[in-house]
Amino acid sequence: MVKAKKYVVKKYFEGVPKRSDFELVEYELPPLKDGEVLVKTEWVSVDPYLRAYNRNVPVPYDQYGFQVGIVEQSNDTNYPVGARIVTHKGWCDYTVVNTSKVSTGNSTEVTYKLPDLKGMSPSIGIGAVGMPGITAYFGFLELCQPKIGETVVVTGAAGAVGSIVGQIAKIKGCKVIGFAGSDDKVKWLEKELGFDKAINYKTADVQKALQAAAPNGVDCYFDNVGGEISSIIMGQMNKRGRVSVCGSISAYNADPTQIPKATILQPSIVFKELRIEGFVVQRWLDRWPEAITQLITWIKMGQLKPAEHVTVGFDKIFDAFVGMLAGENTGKAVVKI
Ligand SMILES: NC(=O)C1=CN([C@@H]2O[C@H](COP(=O)(O)OP(=O)(O)OC[C@H]3O[C@@H](n4cnc5c(N)ncnc54)[C@H](OP(=O)(O)O)[C@@H]3O)[C@@H](O)[C@H]2O)C=CC1
Ligand SMILES: CCCCCCCCC/C=C/C=O
Repeated sequence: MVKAKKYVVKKYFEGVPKRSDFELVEYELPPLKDGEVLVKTEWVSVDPYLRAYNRNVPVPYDQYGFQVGIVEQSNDTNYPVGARIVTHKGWCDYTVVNTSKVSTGNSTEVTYKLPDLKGMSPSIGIGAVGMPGITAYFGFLELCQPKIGETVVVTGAAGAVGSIVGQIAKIKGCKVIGFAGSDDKVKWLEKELGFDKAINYKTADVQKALQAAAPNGVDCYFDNVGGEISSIIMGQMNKRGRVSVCGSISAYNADPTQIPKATILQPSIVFKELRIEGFVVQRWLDRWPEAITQLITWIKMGQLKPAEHVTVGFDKIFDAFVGMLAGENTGKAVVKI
């Protein structure tokens, strides 16, 4: 018998999630059936959608999320002991995975072999070459359709998705402007990731700073945060500009009845003929391998930096989660178990 631990969400979040919204449950895993493997968790991902999707299922629920683990016992020759696996089993230290469902993918399960990361940390498999990197790849390239020389703006620029979007935009020959929440992040984006300009949205006059950084207007906007900053950016877009709406983290912890009204955008949308499209990364589930292969190649060629913010310890997953929501991370927030 294997003893396992997991985080269970027992109360819906109100505002910033609280530790008391979770219960740490210890239990015994049942013996493996045919086609099942026992996975020891190595890396856990903490992501904004764990906050945004909180009310999508009844409580209590096991805190789902992406993780990378190593097979410790196996009833499937495709997944021998020692193989690494990406699952959506979330915040637990051990889990049993039914490999007969592998690579099918439905609304709650995504399970696949950790790709060959060519010597890089397995944690990259839930970051730059996992769901967030894939989000950046398809969400930016498919919806923004960037062209060489165009000006791209990304909010949440120093985070898991935004930092990859900005770097892909540079690879595609664009001018890249990023918004992030601290001077250190701004410096990092310009000095380490090669952004043409980064702006601290907490201290700058966003309207003026963007006009100065993009005097010829904005062609593509990758929106990670929503709210008034997005209205300001869309107001400075060029004719036939493209907006990829990825997320709205500025409001995830807000009371839905108290969210401020946005500046009216219809004149910009109409007269600049903007194309604004939202997406969820599962849309391209059958093409995830294409993104993974390209992202690994770019990293190995030195064109893409897979930055991470690592927290250590199973007991620290909650702290890493609320820390990420508060902007403590630069790059992908992951927890080493
Ligand atoms: N549509 C899809 O399929 C997917 C959407 N997403 C979305 O992409 C976005 C980025 O996710 P991800 O890269 O994983 O997370 P990040 O790694 O970017 O972490 C979250 C970041 O959000 C920023 N933030 C927090 N509060 C605010 C605020 N009020 N205003 C502006 N920024 C804020 C913080 O950075 P800072 O210091 O700059 O404030 C923080 O570091 C989220 O909106 C998420 O929901 C993610 C994956 C898939
Ligand atoms: C198919 C089950 C896996 C779930 C994938 C999670 C996708 C995150 C989408 C995020 C949206 C907003 O943050």
